[in-house]
Amino acid sequence: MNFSDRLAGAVERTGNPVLLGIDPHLDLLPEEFAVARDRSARRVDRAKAVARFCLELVELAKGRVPAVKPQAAFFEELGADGVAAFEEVVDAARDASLLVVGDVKRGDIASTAAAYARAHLAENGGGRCDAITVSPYLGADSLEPFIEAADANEGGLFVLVRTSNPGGTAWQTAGDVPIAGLVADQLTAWGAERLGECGLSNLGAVVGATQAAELAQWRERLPHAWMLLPGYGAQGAGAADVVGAFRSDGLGALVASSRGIAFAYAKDPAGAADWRGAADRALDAMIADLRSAVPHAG
Ligand SMILES: O=C(O)c1cc(=O)[nH]c(=O)n1[C@@H]1O[C@H](COP(=O)(O)O)[C@@H](O)[C@H]1O
Repeated sequence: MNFSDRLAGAVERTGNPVLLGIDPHLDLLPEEFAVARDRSARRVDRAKAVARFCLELVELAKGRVPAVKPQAAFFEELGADGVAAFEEVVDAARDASLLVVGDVKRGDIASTAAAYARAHLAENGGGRCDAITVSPYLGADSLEPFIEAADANEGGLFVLVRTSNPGGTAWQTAGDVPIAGLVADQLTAWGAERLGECGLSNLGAVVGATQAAELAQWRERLPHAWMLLPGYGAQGAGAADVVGAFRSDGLGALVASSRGIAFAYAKDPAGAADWRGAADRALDAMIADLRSAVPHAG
């Protein structure tokens, strides 16, 4: 089944568009995982603690949200043991029937991109995800191997179009023919040939939830794309900011939050003693917040 229809099914089943980010920032991990940030500890023990924390987030997400987004960098900083932990978390999430968007932000010349694509999208790749994030900076030919791998494996891509960080504006929207628009139009052309039954394609776009004023325009310019919207919570965006990205049937966008859920304990008065409870309450609050602000499927 087309990745876009698998995602639509997951959003309809759970009745919300939350993409839970799994970003195990070592410095923010609750005390019971402190070994993970102890640079004198064995890397394998640090990575095991990271995996334990992330598996708890998978449990938290299971059956409640359509998808999770593990961020590879926080695993890779622990070397081979960290990469093994990433794979363990991806497999656990897929076993829990969560769709997995591997936040790996790959992008390279085509011959190299093909190997990155096999690693993350092909059957028996090391760290196989349902979809991954990719950077389009090297041009259309650098994305083609990822598209081929996604098509061949019922997978998807989320291509960076308009990022959430403040510095993105200067490069992505500059000039007479801004790069963000070029990438969006290319995605629309490719996506038109890859529509699922939901009318969306397996080629999605990353657009920051922090770009609230632009979201309705991107929705129009990317009619077939699932939009992955990071920036909710820790980067300051709220439910009202993301309304423009949704179709009227509640499909078409996923709202991502990482630190705002996983590390809610730091801001919750009861959190010091109970980080899981704090994350659980933050996730409930995000789901309720979005259900009241945006049209919802399911
Ligand atoms: O591709 C992404 O997920 C991404 C794109 C973007 O424009 N901005 C952005 O913040 N992200 C990722 O989304 C996550 C945001 O994390 P929080 O700010 O903690 O919710 C991080 O993993 C970022 O790498």
